[in-house]
Amino acid sequence: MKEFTGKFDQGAARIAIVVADFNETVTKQLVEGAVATLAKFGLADDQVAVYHVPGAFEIPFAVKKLLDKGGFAGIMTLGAVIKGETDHYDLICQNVASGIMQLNLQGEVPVTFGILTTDNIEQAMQRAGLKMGNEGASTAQSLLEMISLKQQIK
Ligand SMILES: Nc1c(NC[C@H](O)[C@H](O)[C@H](O)CO)[nH]c(=O)[nH]c1=O
Ligand SMILES: CC(=O)[C@@H](O)COP(=O)(O)O
Repeated sequence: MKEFTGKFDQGAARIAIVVADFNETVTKQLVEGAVATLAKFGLADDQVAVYHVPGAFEIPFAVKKLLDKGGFAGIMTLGAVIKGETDHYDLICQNVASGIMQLNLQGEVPVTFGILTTDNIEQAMQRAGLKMGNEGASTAQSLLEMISLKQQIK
């Protein structure tokens, strides 16, 4: 992913991270990558708030509550949905992605999508800080870019 070079008037901007604890061995790595990226671009610890939900399916509800509450420059979502034997995986992936997109379009601040959807745990781990990078870090960077874009537009 290309390095973020945009201007980010982070000021006292506050970022919310909504993370699913299901597959926690993966998602905690995603959070670490996200927090490290936000710090790299100058956000202090007290500008980043992390909210935990049981699983990816609960993420849209938490995002909506945070949007209703207000006070955030952007919200990022992190999770790991790993395929099992049934079509439960498909239902979660489709509905969570759709729910987050709707919140993006109706909300006032950008919401980025950092939910891994993989065939197995190995693929997920590879994308949580191993050879395929860290989806949490890239999702955080995308959020900063979208906040910067919003500042440019308005
Ligand atoms: N199988 C995975 C789940 N399943 C749990 C759901 O997200 C939800 O918490 C439950 O259906 C209760 O509403 N969640 C993940 O994040 N990842 C999975 O692989
Ligand atoms: C993505 C899931 O919900 C998955 O872990 C469920 O596994 P299964 O389809 O074997 O019940």
